[in-house]
Amino acid sequence: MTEENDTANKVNEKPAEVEPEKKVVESRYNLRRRKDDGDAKPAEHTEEVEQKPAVATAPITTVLEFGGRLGVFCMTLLLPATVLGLMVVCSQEDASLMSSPPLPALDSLWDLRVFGMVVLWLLFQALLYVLPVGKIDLSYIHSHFLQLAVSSLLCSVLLSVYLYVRSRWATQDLLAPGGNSGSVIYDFFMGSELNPRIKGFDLKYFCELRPGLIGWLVINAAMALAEMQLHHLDYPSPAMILVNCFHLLYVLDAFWHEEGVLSYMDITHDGFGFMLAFGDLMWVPFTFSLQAYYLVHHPNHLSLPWIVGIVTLNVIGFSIFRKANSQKNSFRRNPSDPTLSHLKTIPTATGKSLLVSGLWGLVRHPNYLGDLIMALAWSLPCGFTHILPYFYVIYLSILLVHREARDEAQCRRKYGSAWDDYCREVRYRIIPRVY
Ligand SMILES: NC(=O)C1=CN([C@@H]2O[C@H](COP(=O)(O)OP(=O)(O)OC[C@H]3O[C@@H](n4cnc5c(N)ncnc54)[C@H](OP(=O)(O)O)[C@@H]3O)[C@@H](O)[C@H]2O)C=CC1
Ligand SMILES: CC(C)CCC[C@@H](C)[C@H]1CC=C2C3=C(CC[C@@]21C)[C@@]1(C)CC[C@H](O)C(C)(C)[C@@H]1CC3
Repeated sequence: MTEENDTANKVNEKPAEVEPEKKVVESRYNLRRRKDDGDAKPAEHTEEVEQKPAVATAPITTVLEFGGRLGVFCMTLLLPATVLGLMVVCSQEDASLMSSPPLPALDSLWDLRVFGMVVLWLLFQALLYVLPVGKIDLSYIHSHFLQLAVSSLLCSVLLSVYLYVRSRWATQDLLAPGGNSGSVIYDFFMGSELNPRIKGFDLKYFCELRPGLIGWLVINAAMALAEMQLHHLDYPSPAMILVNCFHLLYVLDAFWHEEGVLSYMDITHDGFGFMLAFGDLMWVPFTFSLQAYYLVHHPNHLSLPWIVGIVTLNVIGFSIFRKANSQKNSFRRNPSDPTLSHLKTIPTATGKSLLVSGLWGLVRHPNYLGDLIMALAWSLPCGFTHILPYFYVIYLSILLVHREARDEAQCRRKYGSAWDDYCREVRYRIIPRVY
């Protein structure tokens, strides 16, 4: 028996409840699981140690390590100082450890917001730790796809009802231009309030980008996994990889240019009602991922020339989409942006101008054109056996033609004769020489 156990046994006068014996003791992880989950089995990783007698109180430490009290006191001060010191030296031009860089001012070391971010980061990690995130099996999504869609539908309906009810108390200045008709069903669908917020939390902006777009990517990944499981593949098929990569690029781009969304019609003009709540929470994740879902049960072999052709088409579509949106956003932010000085513009009575050369001189909605070309590239990997994978192209074509007409009416109201001049100069709406 060791010195510590001896002491412990003296403190705890009760006889030991467990007889010392050779026993397999579970790892720390397994002990924790066992506590949470009565029937958990012992882990494979085990070590054989002699079972010590159970005691009610911890043994008193008599042997001090790490240099004892003085050692740990110095380390408590020196360790943080070492980290900060290394960081300060590293930021200097002369990053020699022998250099003595100027000490940063005390107040430059502290910011309450930054502290808040660190606390949030820790809480977020704690949440991930508590939730069974590591144990989620993505194939669950494929096997519960319809149920997930129904639940999302329910959430979007509940959200729409909440939005409609709260809009009844909203003041006039908070309402969207087209969402106050007095008809319950029309206002419920279109949304009455323009940018409903709970404290500073913008519900529409949040829904437009986050749950739907991220959900779409998660579903796509789940479909790739389901395809591998179903067809006993080591990797997803080339068609599935293409669809996943194209969609990933589109969503990453949306997040990278997040601020651009603020100028889109949905945010600036449309109310937040059933159309967008349903569109964001159900339509986007469950219809935009249809190509990946389709490929799970309908494999399509792609030859190398087809892969090259489809990738090229997506690159062309993405370049047009991105360039057009970036040009317009930069121009609206700063009309005298030097990178756009080569482009021709038409002044309007509002003080704003319209771009009439470059992509915006090719058609009146070059961003829609790029979006449609990409949509085609996303469907082609699924082959030509069914129309279903082309649902997205069809949806987007209808939506963008309708959207173009709505935008045209708004711009004509805003810009009057200047808009007519623009239309005369740029004759085609979306597809050059066709439409
Ligand atoms: N994947 C999907 O399901 C969908 C994708 N989208 C994409 O969302 C993006 C945003 O679309 P949306 O909001 O409809 O439209 P736009 O981003 O094209 O914005 C239209 C506005 O741009 C301004 N504008 C129009 N012409 C010019 C010009 N020549 N020069 C300068 N400004 C001009 C006008 O506003 P102002 O003058 O007031 O600035 C007009 O109201 C698009 O890329 C679209 O493809 C849209 C819907 C669905
Ligand atoms: C349910 C109806 C039939 C229609 C619903 C329409 C909505 C699904 C779309 C309206 C505008 C959208 C946009 C995007 C997603 C689809 C909806 C919500 C968008 C966020 C996709 C990513 C792009 O990069 C974008 C330009 C940011 C898009 C903005 C418009």
